[in-house]
Amino acid sequence: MYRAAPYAAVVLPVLGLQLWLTRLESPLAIYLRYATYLAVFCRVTFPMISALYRWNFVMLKGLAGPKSPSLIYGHMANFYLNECDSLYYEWEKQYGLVYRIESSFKEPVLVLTDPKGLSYVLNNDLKFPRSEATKQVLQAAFSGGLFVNDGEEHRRQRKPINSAFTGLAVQELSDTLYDLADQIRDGWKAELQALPSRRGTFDVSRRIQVLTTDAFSRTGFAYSIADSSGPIADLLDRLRGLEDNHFTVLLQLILNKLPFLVNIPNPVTKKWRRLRIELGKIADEVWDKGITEKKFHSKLLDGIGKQDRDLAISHIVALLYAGSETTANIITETLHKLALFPKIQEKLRAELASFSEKCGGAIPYEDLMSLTSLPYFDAVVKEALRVLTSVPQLSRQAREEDVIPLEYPITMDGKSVTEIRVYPGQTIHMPTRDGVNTSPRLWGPTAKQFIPERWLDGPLPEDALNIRIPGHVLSFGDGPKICVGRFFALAEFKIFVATLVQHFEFGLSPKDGEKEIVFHLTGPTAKARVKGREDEGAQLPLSVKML
Ligand code: HEM
Repeated sequence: MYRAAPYAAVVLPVLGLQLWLTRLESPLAIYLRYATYLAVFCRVTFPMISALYRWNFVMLKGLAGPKSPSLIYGHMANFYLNECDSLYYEWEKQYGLVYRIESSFKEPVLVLTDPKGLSYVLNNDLKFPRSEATKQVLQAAFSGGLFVNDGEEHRRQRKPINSAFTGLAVQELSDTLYDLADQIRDGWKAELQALPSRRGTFDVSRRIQVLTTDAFSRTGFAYSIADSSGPIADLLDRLRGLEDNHFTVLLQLILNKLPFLVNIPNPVTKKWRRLRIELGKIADEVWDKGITEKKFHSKLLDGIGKQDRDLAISHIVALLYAGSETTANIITETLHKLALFPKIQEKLRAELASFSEKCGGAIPYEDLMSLTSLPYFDAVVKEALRVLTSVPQLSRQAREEDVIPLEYPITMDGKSVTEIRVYPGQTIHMPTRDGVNTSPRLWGPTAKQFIPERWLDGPLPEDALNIRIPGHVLSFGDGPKICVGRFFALAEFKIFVATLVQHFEFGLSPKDGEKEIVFHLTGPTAKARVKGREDEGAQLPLSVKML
């Protein structure tokens, strides 16, 4: 409540003054009254009128796009309240790689799936930062740090974290990842052994989230979250339970337009603050142990610790949050795809088993990470990153007027053009999951299907090669804000999936059968739910059989 105090301290006296002035008839009172009206006009009414004018008559003028279903929500309720897996995919079929959608009150949003255009935007973080409103919310959640800063300050903060996440640094941490993989294998085996058919059905997503949270905290900070004094299950349930409804979407839209309101207590920032408090407790503990107990020292803590304590804790909270859910989602979804396509699962298991036999035990880290030792495994991982990426869209806002170059011509006002002019405040969405990663224009007619062989049978389509990002997919972003934990995520993903597939067979849950698994946005990530049982929240039940 105390955060509202500065606003109340300004607004209440102004209202009181107004009420008092309306009772007085002196010329000074009348003058003061009109001065307050003028101030309100300049601060609120004029910016609103000018924004409405720019949205309706200037920004993205002449660019086609789907009709907005609601004046208040624009297309935004579709993203947060409905399934989020194929909206952009359907729109692309009709409007191509560049088109407009709308936020509230007809604010135009540029959807950019053009490879050259999105590289341009993502590589110019000073011209195209995250939106002011997003930053304010992230500031509330993480109290500064990587997510909030741009340009020089961002690069300065990122440097020590980058050095903790190089390929070599991650390799040094891989023993802990193997240990954790063995622990989850042994735990599941003990549980399944007790069942008659050695088969059980459970929500895999929840268990994998515990695993990835622990993987990051144990390797990064030599600290086991599972041992933390706060109940881990409670923390994870809180993170997973952050669902949106019409009211919170509306609030987000209002905050987008009036970012300064973020500091007034509201459910949107409250959930982020709660997140920071929960994760901050762990981060605090990590910090204290890290600096007092030698054994808790790690490369990452050393790197971060060179900066001040508050900033370091912001980083720890950001890394814990960004690192666990994203990786957990993609591992879980990969297991679901393997359950859906048993032939892929069998082929993968056969390759892993024969290699492991050759090695006489666990497959060494170098081979798991190599592009050549296990070609089919590598193809499955690449395909998972392409089709199942956990961050479904990246979003930026133009800080100044600029012209975005495009790879493929588009039609605007009946003319063919290869660039698009944007004005300050222009919001840009760059869809990954059902956008650039699975665009039929770039990947061909089978773009949306899970086909690992596409990485083995000859070169990728020429248009996909135009996505000039490592791996030709946008799953980890691009430019200065490219995912700092991508090598770590890949190591985790490969070690955990390789271990689980060698020891367990994954099938669809007998209760849900072929029931569709659908995806809903919760915060920045897409989470699985069972169709028809969406109100039960995020879950991915699978049938798991011990081999
Ligand atoms: C498969 C798993 C992961 C995916 C798909 C993923 C995806 C992404 C994406 C798309 C971005 C860029 C966001 C933007 O440009 O707006 C990002 C940034 C980030 N990721 Fe990841 N990530 C994953 C795993 C991780 C892990 C394991 C960590 C840390 C241990 C991590 C830490 C971060 C951080 C700190 C940023 C912000 C970087 C910055 O702004 O400089 N991520 N991630």
